[in-house]
Amino acid sequence: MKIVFYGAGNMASAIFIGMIENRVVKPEQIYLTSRSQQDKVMFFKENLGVNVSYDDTELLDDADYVILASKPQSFPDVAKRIRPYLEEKTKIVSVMAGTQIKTIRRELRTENPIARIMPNTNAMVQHSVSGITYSRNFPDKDQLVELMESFGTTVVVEEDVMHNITAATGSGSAFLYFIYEKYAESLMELGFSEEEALFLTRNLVIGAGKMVEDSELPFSQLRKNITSKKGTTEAGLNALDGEGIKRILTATLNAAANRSEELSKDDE
Ligand SMILES: NC(=O)C1=CN([C@@H]2O[C@H](COP(=O)(O)OP(=O)(O)OC[C@H]3O[C@@H](n4cnc5c(N)ncnc54)[C@H](O)[C@@H]3O)[C@@H](O)[C@H]2O)C=CC1
Ligand SMILES: O=C(O)[C@@H]1CCC=N1
Repeated sequence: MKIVFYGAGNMASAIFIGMIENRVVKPEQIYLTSRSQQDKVMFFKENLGVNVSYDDTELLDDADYVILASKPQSFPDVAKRIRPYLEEKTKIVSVMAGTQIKTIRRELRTENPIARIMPNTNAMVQHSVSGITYSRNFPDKDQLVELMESFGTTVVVEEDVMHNITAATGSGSAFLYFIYEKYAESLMELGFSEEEALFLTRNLVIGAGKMVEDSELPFSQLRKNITSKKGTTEAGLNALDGEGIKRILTATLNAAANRSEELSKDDE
């Protein structure tokens, strides 16, 4: 199998590192190309043993999958590189937020099978939750799912649901990291030093993550197990609820999903 990544940034590297760590593909089956960050790309070549090339003829020769992993705004340039050399057998897989299958088809001027996937950078530790949507003519869906399950779990959705998946899990980890950042800052306001605040937050998050992983209990029960009647947790939770935590999160997710829709309209 030959898998070619156009773009070797944060998302692409999380995917190919996840795939290689899980031994679902060998490093020599992976080809990288980029526009910027050439040092980083050479680092991957030297440390992982993947191939690097800037020659589109070589890259696209007999490729099984081309992964579109640039920013949506760079896609017209990427398409220009790919278009002349794309072979009929090559399946196209896009990770770009908001770029629709019909746009990819139009820019590449191809009838080749296309899938869109929306992973997240937790792929690097094999814990991405990835949405997938396919063009009607996509063959071997199981093979793509198997590749993707090497770096996490998958959900197959209709294309219009990808906006919400992008918000929920594509961007989702960033929302959680932001909450952890603010938690640490608030600990500093309580009087902890920066180092202490980061240490406490980091270990709190790791512990809570492991509880979520290991326990069969729903989030609500995990919360209730900590909350004593008229105790400290109840006091804190009442304040959190009073500040409108649910409203804040709903606004966050709506803003991200709306931006995905906007991106999909930019290219119409
Ligand atoms: N970072 C994330 O958590 C996620 C990102 N995505 C999507 O993944 C895509 C990439 O995002 P990041 O990896 O964060 O961006 P990045 O900026 O880290 O990487 C972009 C890559 O595209 C390459 N590139 C740009 N123009 C090119 C060209 N003409 N030919 C070849 N390569 C070219 C750059 O050299 C770079 O390696 C975006 O479309 C984004 O919507 C999707 C899910 C999550
Ligand atoms: O911020 C973005 O647009 C990309 C898509 C999901 C995560 N990062």
